Amino acid sequence: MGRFFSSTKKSVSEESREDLPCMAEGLASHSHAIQVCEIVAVHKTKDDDSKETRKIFYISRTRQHQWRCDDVTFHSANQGLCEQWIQVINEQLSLLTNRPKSLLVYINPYGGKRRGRRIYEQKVAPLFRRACILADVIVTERANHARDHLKTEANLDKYDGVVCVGGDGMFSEILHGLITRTQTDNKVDHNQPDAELVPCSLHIGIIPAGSTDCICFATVGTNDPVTSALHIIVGDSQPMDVCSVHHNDSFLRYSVSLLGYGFYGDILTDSEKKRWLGPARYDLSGVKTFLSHNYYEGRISFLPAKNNNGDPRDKLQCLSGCRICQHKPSSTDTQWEMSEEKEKSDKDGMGGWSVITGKFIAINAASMSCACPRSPQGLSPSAHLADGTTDLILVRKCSRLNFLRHLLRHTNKEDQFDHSFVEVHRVRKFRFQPRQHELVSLEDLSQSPKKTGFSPICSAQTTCNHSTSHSSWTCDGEILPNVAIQVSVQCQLIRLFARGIEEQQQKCVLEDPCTLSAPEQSTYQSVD
Ligand SMILES: CCCCCCCCCCCCC/C=C/[C@@H](O)[C@H](COP(=O)(O)O)NC(=O)CCCCCCCCCCCCCCC
Ligand SMILES: Nc1ncnc2c1ncn2[C@@H]1O[C@H](COP(=O)(O)OP(=O)(O)O)[C@@H](O)[C@H]1O
Ligand SMILES: [Ca+2]
Repeated sequence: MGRFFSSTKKSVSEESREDLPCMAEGLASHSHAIQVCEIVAVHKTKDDDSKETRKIFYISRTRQHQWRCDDVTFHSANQGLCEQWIQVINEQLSLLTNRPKSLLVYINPYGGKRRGRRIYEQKVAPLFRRACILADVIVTERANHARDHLKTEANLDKYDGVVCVGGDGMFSEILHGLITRTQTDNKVDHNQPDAELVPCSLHIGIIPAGSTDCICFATVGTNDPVTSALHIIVGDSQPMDVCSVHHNDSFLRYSVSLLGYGFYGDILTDSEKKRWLGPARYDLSGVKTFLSHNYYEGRISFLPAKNNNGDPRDKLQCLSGCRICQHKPSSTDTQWEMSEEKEKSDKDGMGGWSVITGKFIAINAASMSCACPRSPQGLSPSAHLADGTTDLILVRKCSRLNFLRHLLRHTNKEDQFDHSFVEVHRVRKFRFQPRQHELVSLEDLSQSPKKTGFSPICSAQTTCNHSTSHSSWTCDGEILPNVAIQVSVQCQLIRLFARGIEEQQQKCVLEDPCTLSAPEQSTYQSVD
């Protein structure tokens, strides 16, 4: 994309102003070049002397992946030249066909600190208006309102994208609504675990207003409503994997972030009772679950990813334009792999599947890094957003102190997989089967797989039945009704209005000449 403006570094005085046919207001020593794709809009405005001027709104980068909408003002003695500039900019903007013109927005007014509505009205809607985007807004009135509306009612032909104002749970509603609608429209039965799902055509934008917001954080690099709104406005596109979760060949749910059994499942179950606490509920339930120090027995079977998918410990972070994610397997690849898998399974009965049985404190499947403010590198720092795999992290039974060491490593740059009791595998599919416990007698209780600190599962007078020795799965923050599950990663099933984490903050100050033909004689400087 061409850069629009070249610039002079010299500061221009009042006297010299008249010599310059077209320039910006408030001339400073800083000079900017703006990429056309990062211009938000051009608007007519009045300056202090009620003279008509033009403002160009554009994206500027601040710290830690945050974007802001800045503006510069054109002043010119030569109105014609000014108009020419504006016309060229608008022509260039009209060529950017990936930008959304019409959006369907769902707001969860109860997510996070209950600020969703205010965040949208004060920070996002004014930017959409500035970018001339039409938005139909629905403030949800109950859980699953957005999901059900998308599934059946919404006229999706009218829109270029769907925007979710809320947390990961609200995102999950939008995800389920859109995927289900797409499969229904295409007559795909998602109850079949091997069904080839049809990718959704509408992009999803996330305005973070929840408790964790890890899907936003891991795809944008920050939880900031203005930054997310700007990614939506410029029509960024980030493909993303979706795990489909089945129980006994019937569909349960989709997941894009964390599928967690044991530690995170228990935190989520406990935290649901404390919703009134807002985001702090996770910390309280986290401490409680940590002190309980439970472990669970079960069998994990998984189909490892291919070698070219890298390794969870290779420290190759998934960044904007990630090479690993660009290699999307075609459907012929997948068919070939399936026949190869079948052939192998005929030979050894396992088809390349590995099986691990044991006692686990946590079983986590991270389809993306799951980076969030609590853990800026995430549960699996090298997981990829769109490579068709999920990172399966198994934390075996260990001492409280060792588990704490492992947890603490999520908050710094140390390798959380570098423990004897932790293993991690990059997989395309996995299954979990909990150990079915027989009714156990009181003598067996000392050997019970579920030891408790805070809330004993078995009171001294009773026997322990198998249901108490199971945890639950949390699926992007929602609790699954079943424990035995089959999971399969669907490569790049959805697209977000995001671009992944940008490697470096791009510099705004560029000295090279403009590559786009601009009207002659123009000098431009930006307002700071
Ligand atoms: C000692 C400190 C240890 C900090 C360890 C932090 C690990 C955090 C990893 C978080 C992964 C999050 C994955 C995302 C999940 C979300 O989809 C999902 C839903 O989000 P929503 O509410 O926006 O709808 N959110 C969650 O599942 C929340 C998970 C929160 C986990 C908090 C863990 C706190 C652990 C505290 C341990 C304390 C030990 C204290 C010892 C005295
Ligand atoms: N109007 C509503 N009333 C009650 N619950 C809702 C409403 N809209 C959405 N929800 C549900 O609220 C839950 C949490 O939403 P989310 O936006 O993820 O917030 P948080 O991050 O705080 O969990 C989700 O399960 C979602 O289905
Ligand atoms: Ca992935």
